[in-house]
Order: sequence, then structure tokens, then C-alpha cells
Amino acid sequence: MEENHLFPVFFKLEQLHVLVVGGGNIGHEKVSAMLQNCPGAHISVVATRFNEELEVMAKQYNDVELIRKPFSCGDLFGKQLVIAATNDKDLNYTVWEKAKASKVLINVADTPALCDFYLGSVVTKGNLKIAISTNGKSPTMAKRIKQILQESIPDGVNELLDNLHRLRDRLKGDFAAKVKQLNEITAGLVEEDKK
Ligand SMILES: C[C@@]1(CC(=O)O)C2=NC(=C\c3[nH]c(c(CCC(=O)O)c3CC(=O)O)Cc3[nH]c(c(CC(=O)O)c3CCC(=O)O)/C=C3\N/C(=C\2)[C@@H](CCC(=O)O)[C@]3(C)CC(=O)O)/[C@H]1CCC(=O)O
Ligand SMILES: NC(=O)c1ccc[n+]([C@@H]2O[C@H](COP(=O)([O-])OP(=O)(O)OC[C@H]3O[C@@H](n4cnc5c(N)ncnc54)[C@H](O)[C@@H]3O)[C@@H](O)[C@H]2O)c1
Repeated sequence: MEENHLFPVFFKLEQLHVLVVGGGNIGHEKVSAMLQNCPGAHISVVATRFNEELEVMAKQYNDVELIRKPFSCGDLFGKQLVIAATNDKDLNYTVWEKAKASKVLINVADTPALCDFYLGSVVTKGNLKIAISTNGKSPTMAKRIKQILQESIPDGVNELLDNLHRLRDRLKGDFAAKVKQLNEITAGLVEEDKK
């Protein structure tokens, strides 16, 4: 079977500065995805025109700025991540070239082959977060799996997480002893599978 070789990580977007080039439907979708996960995300959007929903959204977040102008190389200055989401493939390629030259990680929304990273479909229950990828094969399938998991994972999972966190803080002993105790305490959660 073909395998997905993407390596998932969870970024702290309050500590990074993201540049989004393009403020249309897709620019709005990507900014919205980042803010849903991280309301404190630090995002600059450069575009010649902005979709109205994006303009309304940006006003509600202190760390999102919309800059109405054509893209230029200097926009990359001080950014750690870039999303190129214009409707101009050649321009998206230019943004990719500039990002590579500046060693900034980039997602090119219309060209998966040029992406250093993909955005995932995200399930959230309190502190629990699950990111889904189909290796770029079908974002629609990722969205549907997200919906299934969102409904099937009970909301109480966050209380369980809080309890385990408190327990983790109270456990004594070295690392190996703590791992042993935590495994024993949680074994009951997966007991059904062993039968
Ligand atoms: C998960 C999600 C995250 C997000 O964007 O927040 C996401 N796309 C979402 C939705 C979505 N995107 C598209 C549709 C239309 C139906 C369809 O095509 O299925 C829908 C469905 C909808 O909107 O209902 C079209 C589309 N997407 C890409 C291309 C370009 C291409 O493939 O060439 C085209 C064709 C453009 C065209 O035809 O013009 C590319 C990418 N989209 C990815 C992520 C990355 C791969 C993720 C993975 O590994 O699965 C990747 C590779 C790069 C990236 O964008 O990071 C978000 C889920 C929302 C949710 O969770 O609710
Ligand atoms: N990755 C995904 O999930 C996904 C999904 C659907 C579509 N797409 C692709 O994303 C691309 C964008 O689609 P859209 O619907 O957002 O288009 P759109 O027409 O709504 O928006 C295009 C944006 O690009 C900006 N732009 C154009 N030239 C510019 C320049 N020189 N400098 C700065 N900004 C400039 C415009 O001002 C506008 O904000 C399309 O190529 C589409 O194929 C990607």
C-alpha cells in the first residue's frame, strides 16, 4: 500500500509570523483555519484586494494585518511561514522562489508539489487535537473523517485529560517509573481491545 510520508507537527502560531499572499476565498479559508486553532496567531496578509469576510474577520483579531498592495520580495522579511494563495500561478511560483531563497517554509495552495507543509483537517475536543491528512489526495475525505471523529469522540475526553494531567504531576519516581504507573492506570481504557 502507498504510504503517507508527511511528518505532523503542531505549530505555536503566537510565536511565529505568518505571511499569506492573496486575500480571496482561499486566503480567507487559510487565515480562518489558523485563527480557529490559534486566535493569537500573528498573520500578515498581502493582497491587491480582500474578500469581505476576510476584512470582517481581520478586524476581530489584534495580530492579523491586511496590507493592500502587490506582493514584493520584502514582504517575506521577518516571516517564518508563508502561504501563497493568489489566483495567479506564476506569481505563486515567484513567491515560492523567494521563500526558498529566504529559507522560509512555504505552502503554495494551488501546487501541492511546491508545498513544504500542508494544512490538516482538525478535530478539537478541549485540549485534545487530532490533525488529519490524506497526503493531498482528497481534502474532502479529510473533512468528512474530521466530522465523524468530532461527533464520535465524547466531550468528556477533556475531563479525562485534565485528570491524567493532575495525576502526572503527582506521580513520584524516575521517568521509567512514571511511564509504568501511567500505563497501568490507563490500561483499562483499552482493555476491550485485548479480549
Ligand atoms: C484539510 C484542509 C485544510 C485547510 O485548508 O484548512 C485542506 N483543504 C481543505 C478543503 C478543501 N480543499 C479543496 C476542496 C475542494 C474539494 C476537493 O478537492 O477535495 C476542499 C473541500 C471543501 O472546502 O469542502 C480543494 C483543493 N485543495 C488543494 C488543492 C490543490 C491541489 O490538490 O492541486 C485543491 C484543488 C483546487 C482546485 O481544484 O482549483 C490542496 C490542499 N488542501 C489541503 C488541505 C492540503 C492537503 C490536505 C490533505 O493531505 O488531505 C493541500 C495539498 C495543500 C494545503 O492547502 O495545505 C481543508 C479541509 C477543511 C475542513 O477540515 O473542513
Ligand atoms: N489549497 C486549497 O485548499 C485550495 C482550494 C481551492 C482552490 N485553491 C487554489 O487557490 C488559488 C486562489 O483561489 P481563490 O479562490 O482564493 O482566488 P480569488 O480570486 O478569490 O483571490 C485571489 C487573490 O489573489 C490576490 N492577488 C492577485 N495578484 C496579486 C498580487 N500581484 N499581489 C498580491 N495579491 C495578489 C488578489 O488580490 C486576491 O486577493 C486558485 O489558484 C485555486 O486553484 C486551493
